[in-house]
Amino acid sequence: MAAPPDNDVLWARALHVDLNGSPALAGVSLGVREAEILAVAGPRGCGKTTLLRCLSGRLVPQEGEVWFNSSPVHTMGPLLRERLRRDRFAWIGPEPRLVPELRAWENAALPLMLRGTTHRAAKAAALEWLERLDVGGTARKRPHALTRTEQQRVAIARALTAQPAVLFADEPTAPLHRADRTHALRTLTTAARSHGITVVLATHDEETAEAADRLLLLEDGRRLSAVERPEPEAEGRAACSLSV
Ligand SMILES: Nc1ncnc2c1ncn2[C@@H]1O[C@H](COP(=O)(O)OP(=O)(O)OP(=O)(O)O)[C@@H](O)[C@H]1O
Repeated sequence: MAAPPDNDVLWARALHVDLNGSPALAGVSLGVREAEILAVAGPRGCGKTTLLRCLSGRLVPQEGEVWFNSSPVHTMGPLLRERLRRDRFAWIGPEPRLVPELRAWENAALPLMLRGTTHRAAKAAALEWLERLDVGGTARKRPHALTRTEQQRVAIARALTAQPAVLFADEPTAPLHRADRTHALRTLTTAARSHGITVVLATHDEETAEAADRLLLLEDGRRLSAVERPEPEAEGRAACSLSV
């Protein structure tokens, strides 16, 4: 069991996953570089969610290896994987999944509080990210009083507040309207670039995939190819360090 290359923050080899007897992943290997935004794209049912679940330690593959830096995720027990997910990873899914009893700012602050950050610092960070995602005005409301778009923005703020090493985003803009999608995606990628957060972004939407540095295509649980994208324009990079 050899450790992955040094410049890959995440690395997977020959992942095989069968779900209820049918292959969801059939031998996928990949490396994700530090601070890279990698889009995993492909048609519905091609295995994008399953791949993200394996890489993030939510699902242990039946065969294959997953490494985070020099740690083998595939051999970790449930407690270690849980701690890794809490301390180093964040997840945004297509559904907001907020805690209904908590206010928006408390939802956004939750990952930091679970890590032991002080109440005051966690609240300050949460309020800052809610503002950046244009939902600062909802901070004291509970999820039932928010629109679905606002809920998803709070979920994105929750992921960014945690300042994870790796952010897994599974169709993160799916519940948003088209105009909202562009803004939320830009905030997410800008924040990732300026904070050195590695992002693995699953999407079946071409426009969303264009926000990434590299594109990995899946079909029927197999990897088709990886495509490097040109460097984002200088204006985009400059905006990253200024605005977030
Ligand atoms: N819980 C499950 N039980 C059985 N089969 C499943 C389960 N979850 C997913 N699958 C199947 O595994 C394959 C891969 O699913 P997966 O959700 O990873 O694909 P996806 O590319 O993320 O799809 P989508 O874009 O629709 O979310 C599909 O054929 C799917 O039907």
